[in-house]
Amino acid sequence: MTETTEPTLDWVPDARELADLELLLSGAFEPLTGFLGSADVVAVEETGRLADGTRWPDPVTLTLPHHHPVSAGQDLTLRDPEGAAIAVLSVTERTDDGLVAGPVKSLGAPEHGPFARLRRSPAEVRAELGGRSVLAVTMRGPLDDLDEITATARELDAAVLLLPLAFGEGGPAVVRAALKARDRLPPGTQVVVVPLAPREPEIDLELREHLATAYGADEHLAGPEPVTLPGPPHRRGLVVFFTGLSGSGKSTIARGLRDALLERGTRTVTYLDGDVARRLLSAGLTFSKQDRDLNIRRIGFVAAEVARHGGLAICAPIAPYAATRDEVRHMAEAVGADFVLVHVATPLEECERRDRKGLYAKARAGLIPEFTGISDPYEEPEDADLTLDTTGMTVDRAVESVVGVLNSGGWIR
Ligand SMILES: Nc1ncnc2c1ncn2[C@@H]1O[C@H](COP(=O)(O)OS(=O)(=O)O)[C@@H](OP(=O)(O)O)[C@H]1O
Ligand SMILES: Nc1ncnc2c1ncn2[C@@H]1O[C@H](COP(=O)(O)OP(=O)(O)O)[C@@H](O)[C@H]1O
Repeated sequence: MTETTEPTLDWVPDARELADLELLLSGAFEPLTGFLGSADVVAVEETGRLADGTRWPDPVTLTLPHHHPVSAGQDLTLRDPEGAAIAVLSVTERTDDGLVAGPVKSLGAPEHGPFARLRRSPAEVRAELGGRSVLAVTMRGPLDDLDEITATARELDAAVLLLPLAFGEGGPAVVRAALKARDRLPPGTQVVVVPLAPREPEIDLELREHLATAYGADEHLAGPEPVTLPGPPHRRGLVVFFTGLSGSGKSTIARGLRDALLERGTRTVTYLDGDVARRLLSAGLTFSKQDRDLNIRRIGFVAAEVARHGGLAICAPIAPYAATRDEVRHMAEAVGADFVLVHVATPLEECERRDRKGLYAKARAGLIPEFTGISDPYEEPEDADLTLDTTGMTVDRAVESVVGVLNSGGWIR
């Protein structure tokens, strides 16, 4: 057995890039064979055509952070978030702004996820339809006019091919809508799932036309845009995120909020205590910027999972960096939940005067390095939904203010 000693270069693209990768690999994005380089990106943006003049509406790109070591001439293994190797990208260009371009080759990873069995390549579908004329219907939500589809199919003597464009949280619902519609359309109607992430409307429509053609369609109908009605706030997931200096009052108010919510009994509540997070989730992490960021991302990940299922998660870490707090906001929003930021803005002097755990005295004496507010930064939020200076304020009053924000936002009743 031979073993390779060369380190493999790999990368986990984000959800949109992975969806594009799947379409590149299946041939649905033909004539593209890989992620676009700078010449093609400029040409597409300026003319709606690739550098060689072929019509193509959208810059399909992959971006890597600057610190990633891959360079032109090397192979990059692209993995899904669970670590499965999906494809190899032969890098032909790496630009200053992070684009990594080149052709991709499938590593034959088995498809998984909901409705994986309904994802088929254009070549397979074309072969199966064997030269029949095809009416393709792309859809991002329920179809409102099945009679029109049936009539058009009859007129063209065409087989109907439903292409649900499934991406993100709402993806499975679009596929279910397609399967439901299939039962009411002419016999032989097929459903093939296509993971096309949404774009601006005009680009989205042009890409749908490309996809329909790749799947062998003679005619294409674009289904109506879905009307998304998010549930009322009191049914949506919510992350209430406290941030502030050590001793500012985050845990005290967070616990008070948890108890107030449990007394009302109208929402399920998970309190992710900062100390518990440090002891379990983030055991072994230090207070370096890197470790603090990782700690916050882990807390954010758990909170977003709670919120994904409609729960209310309360977190109360220092979270000194604005960009990392913003990441947590996006994690919550990505699962259809809301995010409320409470800045417990008790000034350093008051926190230090309280010095509940004697840590400030130790930090001043130089015994604790990188102590927030003393020898480490705290970036004041500019996007807080509530700012509370607890100096001279009772705990009950502080908790009431947070409850007030949740009430007026409709998150609790
Ligand atoms: N160097 C340094 N800086 C700040 N805080 C320190 C440090 N070392 C230990 N502690 C104690 O750890 C608690 C903060 O942990 P967090 O997980 O909330 O911090 S962070 O969000 O990851 O920055 C914080 O607890 P709270 O007082 O509850 O905020 C401190 O007691
Ligand atoms: N209005 C208030 N809200 C929260 N804490 C307060 C308030 N007034 C005084 N305190 C006291 O301040 C301290 C805050 O500690 P803690 O909640 O552990 O802060 P943090 O979690 O931000 O480190 C507690 O001893 C608490 O009793």
